[in-house]
Amino acid sequence: MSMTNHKMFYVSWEAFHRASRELAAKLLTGRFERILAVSRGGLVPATILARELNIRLLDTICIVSYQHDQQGDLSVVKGCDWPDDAKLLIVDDLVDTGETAKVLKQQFPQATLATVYAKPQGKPLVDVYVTDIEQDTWIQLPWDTELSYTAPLVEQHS
Ligand SMILES: O=P(O)(O)OC[C@H]1O[C@H](OP(=O)(O)OP(=O)(O)O)[C@H](O)[C@@H]1O
Repeated sequence: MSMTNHKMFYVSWEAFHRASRELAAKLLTGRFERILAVSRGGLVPATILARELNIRLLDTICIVSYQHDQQGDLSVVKGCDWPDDAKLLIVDDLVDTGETAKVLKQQFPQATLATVYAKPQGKPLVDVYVTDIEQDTWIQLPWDTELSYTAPLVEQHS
Protein backbone atom coordinates (compact mmCIF):
# COMPACT_ATOMS: atom_id res chain seq x y z
CA MET A 1 0.00 0.00 0.00
CA SER A 2 1.48 3.37 -0.92
CA MET A 3 1.23 6.32 1.47
CA THR A 4 -0.34 8.68 -1.07
CA ASN A 5 -4.15 9.07 -1.20
CA HIS A 6 -4.69 7.23 2.06
CA LYS A 7 -6.24 8.27 5.33
CA MET A 8 -3.70 8.62 8.13
CA PHE A 9 -3.99 7.35 11.67
CA TYR A 10 -1.26 8.95 13.80
CA VAL A 11 -0.27 7.13 16.98
CA SER A 12 1.70 8.81 19.80
CA TRP A 13 4.04 6.88 22.09
CA GLU A 14 1.54 7.29 24.94
CA ALA A 15 -1.35 6.03 22.83
CA PHE A 16 0.71 3.06 21.70
CA HIS A 17 1.74 2.25 25.27
CA ARG A 18 -1.90 2.51 26.42
CA ALA A 19 -3.15 0.27 23.61
CA SER A 20 -0.38 -2.28 24.26
CA ARG A 21 -1.37 -2.41 27.93
CA GLU A 22 -4.98 -2.98 26.84
CA LEU A 23 -3.71 -5.86 24.75
CA ALA A 24 -1.88 -7.24 27.80
CA ALA A 25 -5.11 -7.08 29.81
CA LYS A 26 -6.86 -9.17 27.15
CA LEU A 27 -4.09 -11.78 27.34
CA LEU A 28 -3.90 -12.00 31.12
CA THR A 29 -5.65 -15.36 31.45
CA GLY A 30 -3.56 -16.97 28.68
CA ARG A 31 -0.79 -18.36 30.92
CA PHE A 32 1.82 -17.75 28.22
CA GLU A 33 5.42 -18.72 28.90
CA ARG A 34 7.21 -17.42 25.81
CA ILE A 35 6.87 -14.38 23.53
CA LEU A 36 7.88 -14.39 19.90
CA ALA A 37 8.25 -10.81 18.65
CA VAL A 38 7.78 -10.19 14.94
CA SER A 39 10.58 -7.83 14.01
CA ARG A 40 10.63 -5.05 13.65
CA GLY A 41 7.18 -3.63 14.45
CA GLY A 42 6.36 -6.29 17.02
CA LEU A 43 9.44 -5.56 19.16
CA VAL A 44 7.90 -2.57 20.94
CA PRO A 45 4.57 -4.18 21.97
CA ALA A 46 6.44 -7.41 22.81
CA THR A 47 8.54 -5.51 25.37
CA ILE A 48 5.43 -3.96 26.93
CA LEU A 49 3.58 -7.31 27.01
CA ALA A 50 6.62 -9.09 28.49
CA ARG A 51 6.65 -6.54 31.30
CA GLU A 52 2.90 -6.62 31.96
CA LEU A 53 2.61 -10.41 31.82
CA ASN A 54 5.97 -11.02 33.54
CA ILE A 55 7.35 -13.15 30.71
CA ARG A 56 11.15 -13.38 30.64
CA LEU A 57 11.63 -15.69 27.67
CA LEU A 58 11.57 -13.86 24.32
CA ASP A 59 12.78 -14.53 20.79
CA THR A 60 12.36 -12.82 17.43
CA ILE A 61 11.26 -13.84 13.99
CA CYS A 62 12.60 -11.36 11.46
CA ILE A 63 10.42 -10.94 8.37
CA VAL A 64 11.17 -8.57 5.52
CA SER A 65 8.44 -7.57 3.13
CA TYR A 66 9.50 -6.39 -0.31
CA GLN A 67 6.91 -3.77 -1.11
CA HIS A 68 8.47 -2.71 -4.40
CA ASP A 69 7.67 -6.22 -5.64
CA GLN A 70 4.34 -8.00 -5.41
CA GLN A 71 2.37 -7.74 -2.20
CA GLY A 72 2.95 -10.85 -0.15
CA ASP A 73 6.56 -11.25 -1.24
CA LEU A 74 7.94 -11.98 2.22
CA SER A 75 11.26 -13.33 3.35
CA VAL A 76 12.00 -14.79 6.79
CA VAL A 77 15.56 -13.56 7.31
CA LYS A 78 15.78 -15.03 10.81
CA GLY A 79 13.49 -17.81 12.01
CA CYS A 80 12.68 -19.30 15.40
CA ASP A 81 12.92 -23.00 16.27
CA TRP A 82 10.72 -22.89 19.35
CA PRO A 83 8.02 -25.59 19.54
CA ASP A 84 4.50 -24.68 18.50
CA ASP A 85 2.16 -24.85 21.50
CA ALA A 86 -0.47 -22.95 23.47
CA LYS A 87 2.15 -21.38 25.77
CA LEU A 88 3.57 -19.36 22.90
CA LEU A 89 2.42 -15.78 22.35
CA ILE A 90 3.33 -14.17 19.01
CA VAL A 91 3.27 -10.38 19.02
CA ASP A 92 3.15 -7.89 16.16
CA ASP A 93 2.17 -4.24 16.07
CA LEU A 94 -0.44 -4.66 13.35
CA VAL A 95 -2.00 -6.92 10.79
CA ASP A 96 -2.74 -5.38 7.39
CA THR A 97 -3.08 -7.74 4.40
CA GLY A 98 -2.48 -10.75 6.64
CA GLU A 99 0.48 -12.03 4.61
CA THR A 100 2.85 -11.88 7.60
CA ALA A 101 0.24 -13.54 9.82
CA LYS A 102 -0.13 -16.37 7.26
CA VAL A 103 3.59 -17.14 7.51
CA LEU A 104 3.38 -17.13 11.33
CA LYS A 105 0.27 -19.32 11.46
CA GLN A 106 1.84 -21.80 9.08
CA GLN A 107 4.74 -22.46 11.43
CA PHE A 108 2.89 -21.89 14.73
CA PRO A 109 -0.77 -22.93 14.31
CA GLN A 110 -1.30 -23.55 18.05
CA ALA A 111 0.23 -20.30 19.25
CA THR A 112 -1.78 -17.15 19.99
CA LEU A 113 -1.19 -14.27 17.59
CA ALA A 114 -1.77 -10.86 19.16
CA THR A 115 -1.57 -7.44 17.52
CA VAL A 116 -2.34 -3.93 18.67
CA TYR A 117 -4.06 -2.87 15.43
CA ALA A 118 -6.00 -4.94 12.90
CA LYS A 119 -7.30 -4.13 9.43
CA PRO A 120 -10.22 -6.14 7.99
CA GLN A 121 -8.21 -8.14 5.46
CA GLY A 122 -5.84 -9.64 8.04
CA LYS A 123 -8.17 -9.64 11.06
CA PRO A 124 -9.44 -13.24 10.67
CA LEU A 125 -5.87 -14.49 11.22
CA VAL A 126 -5.37 -12.64 14.51
CA ASP A 127 -6.49 -14.21 17.79
CA VAL A 128 -6.47 -11.09 19.98
CA TYR A 129 -6.20 -7.39 19.05
CA VAL A 130 -7.20 -4.00 20.41
CA THR A 131 -8.13 -1.48 17.71
CA ASP A 132 -9.86 -1.82 14.34
CA ILE A 133 -8.37 0.27 11.54
CA GLU A 134 -9.94 0.69 8.09
CA GLN A 135 -8.17 -1.08 5.24
CA ASP A 136 -7.38 2.14 3.36
CA THR A 137 -5.84 3.86 6.40
CA TRP A 138 -2.09 4.18 6.86
CA ILE A 139 -1.05 3.68 10.49
CA GLN A 140 1.74 6.11 11.41
CA LEU A 141 3.55 4.59 14.36
CA PRO A 142 5.53 6.73 16.83
CA TRP A 143 8.93 5.33 15.86
CA ASP A 144 8.32 6.45 12.26
CA THR A 145 7.25 10.01 13.06
CA GLU A 146 8.28 13.16 14.96
CA LEU A 147 6.42 16.18 16.31
CA SER A 148 6.32 19.08 13.88
CA TYR A 149 4.61 22.47 13.41
CA THR A 150 1.26 22.59 11.69
CA ALA A 151 -0.39 25.76 10.38
CA PRO A 152 -3.77 26.91 11.83
CA LEU A 153 -6.78 25.54 9.95
CA VAL A 154 -7.82 29.02 8.67
CA GLU A 155 -4.45 29.37 6.97
CA GLN A 156 -4.59 25.88 5.52
CA HIS A 157 -7.99 26.65 3.95
CA SER A 158 -7.31 30.21 2.68
O1 LIG B 1 -0.44 -7.95 7.31
P1 LIG B 1 0.73 -7.53 6.47
O2 LIG B 1 0.30 -6.86 5.20
O3 LIG B 1 1.70 -8.65 6.23
O4 LIG B 1 1.47 -6.38 7.26
C1 LIG B 1 1.81 -6.48 8.62
C2 LIG B 1 3.28 -6.35 8.80
O5 LIG B 1 3.70 -5.10 8.25
C3 LIG B 1 4.49 -4.40 9.22
O6 LIG B 1 5.84 -4.73 9.07
P2 LIG B 1 6.74 -4.04 7.93
O7 LIG B 1 6.68 -4.86 6.68
O8 LIG B 1 6.36 -2.60 7.82
O9 LIG B 1 8.20 -4.22 8.49
P3 LIG B 1 8.89 -3.60 9.79
O10 LIG B 1 8.00 -3.98 10.96
O11 LIG B 1 10.22 -4.25 9.82
O12 LIG B 1 8.97 -2.12 9.60
C4 LIG B 1 3.99 -4.90 10.55
O13 LIG B 1 4.97 -4.76 11.57
C5 LIG B 1 3.62 -6.34 10.28
O14 LIG B 1 4.67 -7.23 10.58
